[in-house]
Amino acid sequence: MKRRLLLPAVLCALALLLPGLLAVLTREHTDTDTRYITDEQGRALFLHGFNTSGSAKDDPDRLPWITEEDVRTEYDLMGTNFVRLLVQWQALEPERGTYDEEYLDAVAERVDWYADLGYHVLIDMHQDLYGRYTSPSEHSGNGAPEWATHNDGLRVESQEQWELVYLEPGVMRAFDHFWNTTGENPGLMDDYAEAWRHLADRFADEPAVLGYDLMNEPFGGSLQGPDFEAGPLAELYRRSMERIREVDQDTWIFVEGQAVGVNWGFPSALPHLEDPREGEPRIVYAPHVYPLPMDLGQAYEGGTGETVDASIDVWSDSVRTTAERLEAPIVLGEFGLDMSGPGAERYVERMLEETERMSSGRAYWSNDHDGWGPWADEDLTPGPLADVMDRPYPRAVAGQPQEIGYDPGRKTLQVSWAERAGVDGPTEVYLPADAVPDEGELDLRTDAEWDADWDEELRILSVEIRGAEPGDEHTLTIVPGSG
Ligand SMILES: CN(C)c1ccc(C(=O)NC[C@H]2N[C@H](CO)[C@@H](O)[C@@H]2O)cc1
Repeated sequence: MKRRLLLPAVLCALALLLPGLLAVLTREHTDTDTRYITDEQGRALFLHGFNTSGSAKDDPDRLPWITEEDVRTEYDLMGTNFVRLLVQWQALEPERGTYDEEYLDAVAERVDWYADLGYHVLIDMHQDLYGRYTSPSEHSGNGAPEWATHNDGLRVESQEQWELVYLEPGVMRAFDHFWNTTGENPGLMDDYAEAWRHLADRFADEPAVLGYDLMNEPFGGSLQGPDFEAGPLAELYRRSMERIREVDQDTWIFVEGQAVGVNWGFPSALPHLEDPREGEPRIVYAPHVYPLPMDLGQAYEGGTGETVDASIDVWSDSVRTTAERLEAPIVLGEFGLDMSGPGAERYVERMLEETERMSSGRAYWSNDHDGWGPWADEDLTPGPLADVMDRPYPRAVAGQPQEIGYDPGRKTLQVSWAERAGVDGPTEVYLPADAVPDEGELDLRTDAEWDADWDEELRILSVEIRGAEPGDEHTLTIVPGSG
């Protein structure tokens, strides 16, 4: 699917955001800035998985296509440990104040399918184009229920490029009412925050639910950039967090900047947010990345590949600057492309390398049968993406990670960490079948005692260190065996 954006809008975005961009490029990012999502044992988690699924947007039940068996197939093929699970406000709260418990039961059932295989689940309150009710005629919107949609009868015409529907008068107006830019519907943001409280109350005691992604790819309507992100968007996040923390003190809260410009690499103006929970904050910065050159139809190859690389470097700097401001770990919520294009596999590998360099989790967009996903057909025959995503990675590190590096040429993974007081459990690494070391050939540089265990079924290597002192460093190097 070739994707082109309205060039004037792009040039306008460039002009508006360039000063901030240049400021970003001069910053240094040190390892001490790196923060991590931790589990109940204090281990640093590395999340690797998919958005599941784009098909949920138009499904009559607003649910993803997968079955319990399909989750097992995904695990067996790629060893993922993370899912960004799409849910919709319109399905959760079809009438104002009336919540569909059967829908939440269906979401909970899917959470269980992932929980049974040790996945971490991020519940994504998904929207694109505000919702499907901004115009009487069908278009590609999903998200907000009809009762929360006010477009004042303005037109919404379908466009050859779906993104341009965001600029249609009826869609712009619906967003302007939601963000209270019009001043005529001041309660919608509170309704949204209340819906989050209801959902969080349902999943507060579900250990597999790691996080809540408060809004997918926010769009400010008439408000753009800092006026939007530091204004009503930050306010929506504050109100949603406040209500979530009334019922759920522990689930991590994932926040995104606006999609326009930030998905391409421009710095987000999201301000620091306070987490009302007792103890350490649990806020995650969850950007998306869709490099502008590729959005404009360029392929990741040759000279345009170098342009995309430069664009990714800028994106990475911008993301780390925003994460430092938020004092938050990073999880890349979306990255992806049409796998039929030239250089597609190499682009995905580039983004996997980048997230490892950033110590960031990642969720590929998406787990669908649309040429972007890992499947060659409806029978789940693996496509080229499946092999790229089946990659060694540390699922959990029992200390402060120092460096994560994977050499695809030698299929060798190196994980180094420092012992940290209060952290229990083993360091766990997922290994594809062709990356498993020979028996007894594990290279672990440490001064402490240690044991290793190999789970053949789940292909998880667990390394338990004993008797180390805080600050002691360990380096695990896993070289594939000859078998
Ligand atoms: C003009 N606006 C507001 C806009 C333009 C383009 C995207 C986009 O491509 N997003 C990338 C992918 N993310 C969604 C799901 O979250 C997918 O449908 C897009 O391909 C988003 C917003």
